[in-house]
Amino acid sequence: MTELTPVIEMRHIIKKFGNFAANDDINLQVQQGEIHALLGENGAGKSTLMNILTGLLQPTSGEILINGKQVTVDSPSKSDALGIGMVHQHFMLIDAFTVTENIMLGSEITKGLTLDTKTAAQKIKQLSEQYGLQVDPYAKISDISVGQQQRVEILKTLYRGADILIFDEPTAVLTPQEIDELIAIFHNLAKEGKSIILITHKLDEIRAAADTVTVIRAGKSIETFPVAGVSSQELADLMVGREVHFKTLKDTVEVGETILKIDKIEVQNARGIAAVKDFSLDVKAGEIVGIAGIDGNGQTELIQGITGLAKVQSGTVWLQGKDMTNKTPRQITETGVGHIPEDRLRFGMEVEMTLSENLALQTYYKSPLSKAGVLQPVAMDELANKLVKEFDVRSAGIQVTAGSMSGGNQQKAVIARELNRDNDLIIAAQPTRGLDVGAVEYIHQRLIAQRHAGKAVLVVSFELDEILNLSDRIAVINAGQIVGIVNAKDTNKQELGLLMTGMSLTDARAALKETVNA
Ligand SMILES: Nc1ncnc2c1ncn2[C@@H]1O[C@H](COP(=O)(O)OP(=O)(O)OP(=O)(O)O)[C@@H](O)[C@H]1O
Repeated sequence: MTELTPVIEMRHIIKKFGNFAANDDINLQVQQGEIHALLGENGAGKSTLMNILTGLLQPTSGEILINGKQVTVDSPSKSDALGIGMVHQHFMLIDAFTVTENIMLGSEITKGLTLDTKTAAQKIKQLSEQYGLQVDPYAKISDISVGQQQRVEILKTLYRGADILIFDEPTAVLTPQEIDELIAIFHNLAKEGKSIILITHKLDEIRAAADTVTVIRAGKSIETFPVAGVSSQELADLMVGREVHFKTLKDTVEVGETILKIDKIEVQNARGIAAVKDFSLDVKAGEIVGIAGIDGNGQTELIQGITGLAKVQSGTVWLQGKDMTNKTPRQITETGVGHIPEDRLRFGMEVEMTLSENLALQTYYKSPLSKAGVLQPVAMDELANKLVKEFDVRSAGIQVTAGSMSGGNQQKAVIARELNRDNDLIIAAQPTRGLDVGAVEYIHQRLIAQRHAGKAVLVVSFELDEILNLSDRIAVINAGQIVGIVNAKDTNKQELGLLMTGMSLTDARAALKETVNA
């Protein structure tokens, strides 16, 4: 049998930052038409490897071959020219522009001096038909769904002639229905000869989408094997190197007094439009309330309103019976609120500061971290070392800048800081986004331990498995309003998926009954 030449071959890739090897002899081979998953714990070195492939980083040593030919990928434009396209987790689209205008940005077709939008739109239409990426070329980005925006990102890479598409956690913001559609798109792309590298911590998705998986552990490629016949449990255990439990057991807890009471609040978004309307919800001691919803339905503004980061226009936020509406974030924190923000880079940490400093951000002005107004570095490092150990935050040391840490480890650091304080209410927005299964298991255990300790927990997540696993009650939000509140044990992913689109509970249950009967 003749060996096929891989589309991409990365050989013995080593990438050092100082003495630390983020990639420590990684080998990766991707064939044409293959969907190849990269699986590894937080900090294993996946992003570093992809940054090397897309020209953002240069390897310390090692070789890259494209279709058997050795290449130097010394800039992102070189990577583009080699047919490598990246579909980022955070879309890079301009809301006020149309689909076509966004796709054309940076690779404009001109007729004389004017932009030839018509030719571009035709090409986009042809590409979307070929690959099953339905989207209206003339629609404005602000008018299309998150799933469609992602298709625009995919079309952007295809428009530039990409043959190799890299996806970084592509399903993080999608509904269950959109995830199925995306997997179908992967298969279409592969059938048409494109190769896909898929970075994800979602093992079910690897099993549904990928042909092959390469497991990376501590900067080394451990094994590459076909996905067929492998269980999620086997994948998890292999990646983490121990047995992982997906479902965290919850004891029955007597629910106590109301800790957070949100009473008919309205919060506006940055454009001055009411993003949260007439929203009321209680969270009691000893319970976890989950908020499920599609990205952009008011979750961000809701949490910002509660935590003092955005103005509440009307209504009241009560904490432990005290009116805390429009108090400062510090005043709210001091009432016993821990906040794990969804945007860790904007609200969770200071990327220029060290890990140790970041872990002290909420308490640096108090003893033992400060004495008579003077910071105590030894005490700060002691706290940092304790939290790093307890929450398994991996980095090159507590004195590295937070910005140099892997995404998952940044998240673990924020969680460690917020759970370490003795709070009565924990507000956790997308708490496990970007975390590997082992870390998710641990964070879920910690949040459930808060509930068992009689604390109130409010979780906002796009991950329905997470919402179902953690919550006692689930409030579904659509267009800034609650569509329904259900007990977690009486619902499932499909039902939540329908409610998230704005369907009433009665209609969703009727629709699902019909599907079963059909
Ligand atoms: N510029 C840098 N300076 C120092 N260390 C770095 C730098 N970039 C990455 N690292 C380190 O390299 C290691 C690998 O990080 P990388 O982001 O590649 O991991 P990952 O597998 O993508 O993790 P995650 O799943 O959390 O995104 C981490 O320990 C990180 O702290």
